[in-house]
Amino acid sequence: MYPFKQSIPILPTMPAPTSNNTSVFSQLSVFGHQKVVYCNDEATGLKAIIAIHDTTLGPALGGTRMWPYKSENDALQDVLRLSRSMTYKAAITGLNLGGGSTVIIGDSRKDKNEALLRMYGKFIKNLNGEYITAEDVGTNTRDMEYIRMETQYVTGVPESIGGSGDPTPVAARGVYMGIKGCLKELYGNDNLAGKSVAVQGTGHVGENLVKLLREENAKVYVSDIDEDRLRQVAKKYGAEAVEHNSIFDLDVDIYAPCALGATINSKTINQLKCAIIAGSANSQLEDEQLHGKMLLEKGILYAPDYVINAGGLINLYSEIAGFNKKRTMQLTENIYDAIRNVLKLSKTENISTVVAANKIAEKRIADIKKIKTSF
Ligand SMILES: NC(=O)c1ccc[n+]([C@@H]2O[C@H](COP(=O)([O-])OP(=O)(O)OC[C@H]3O[C@@H](n4cnc5c(N)ncnc54)[C@H](O)[C@@H]3O)[C@@H](O)[C@H]2O)c1
Repeated sequence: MYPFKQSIPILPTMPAPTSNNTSVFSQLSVFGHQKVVYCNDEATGLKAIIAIHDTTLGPALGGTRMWPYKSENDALQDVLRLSRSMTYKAAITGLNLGGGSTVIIGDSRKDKNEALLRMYGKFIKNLNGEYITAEDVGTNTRDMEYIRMETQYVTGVPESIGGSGDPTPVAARGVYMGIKGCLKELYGNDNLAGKSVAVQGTGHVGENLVKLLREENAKVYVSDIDEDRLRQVAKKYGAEAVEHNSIFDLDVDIYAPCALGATINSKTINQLKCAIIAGSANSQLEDEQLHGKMLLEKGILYAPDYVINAGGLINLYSEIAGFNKKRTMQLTENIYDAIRNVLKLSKTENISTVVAANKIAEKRIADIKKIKTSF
């Protein structure tokens, strides 16, 4: 379930702001973060950092990650990077949300409890709606319920108490639409029949994606380190299971990373034979600038992760905006056009799709800033 299993390593979505030795203020200046709140409570043991990157478009929304960071600076760098990527994801998806995130320093298996989460909820409450939280690595819907006991500024609570419920079918639908957008740009039609897709990771999003792909008669290969799950999904949808290390060597049209981050790096780019990379995983490129450029040069069309996997965020936004399921799915289907716009800009300006996506997101923020200065 999103967020994902503790065992999955956390890897950067965007370049880390800076190195270990610089001051907090200078780290905030690198990507123009607005605010960082250090939450410290001796009684509950809470040590958290809330980062608000940009609220031009709306309140900052982003998950709460609980992780045993090696140092406070590692925690700060992670939260700065995560919050910035939320700004970009919301901006390019057309949502009226800013970007923010929290990291709680600690081991969620040992250190997480009701009192700590409710204390954290009080800190969020004090921000008066400037920041809204949700699940991320190390937190779940039950934790959001505890936070909800102290503040209304939390999303991703269970459907039974008015939340938007499981985001994974929505996330998978977004990825599916993004894949179709890529096909349309590359081949002039978005037909999946007869196309081959290698789906890495048959977890919650991966399985839903396999289902959609198979319904359209794509040839699907699947890999997972969890062999039981792999066999189960392969059998259920008529996909072909492959050994997880061989996924990069397959001669397929599309590689869909739906497991962990940083699977696209200098080594795997040399192995990949696909025409398109389009999947749900966060932080797919080990180095955004370098590997974005390498993919451009190799002629592999890369759907930037934060654009194609925005279905999860759309689901959360729907909870705040009060949209029904139909409207949520309609918004998610817009990922088709969002991806196409990115690919078009990349082609026209001969820039990587990552740089193109960043430009579109930044333009929306700059445009909306203009209207905020009037009246
Ligand atoms: N769930 C959402 O709504 C959502 C939204 C946006 C982005 N994402 C991203 O999509 C990805 C998948 O999310 P999920 O909710 O399906 O997670 P999940 O934990 O349910 O599934 C991940 C799967 O990947 C497998 N895996 C791990 N390492 C692997 C490897 N080396 N090779 C093959 N398989 C491997 C795991 O065994 C697991 O089955 C994550 O990167 C997540 O950040 C999820």
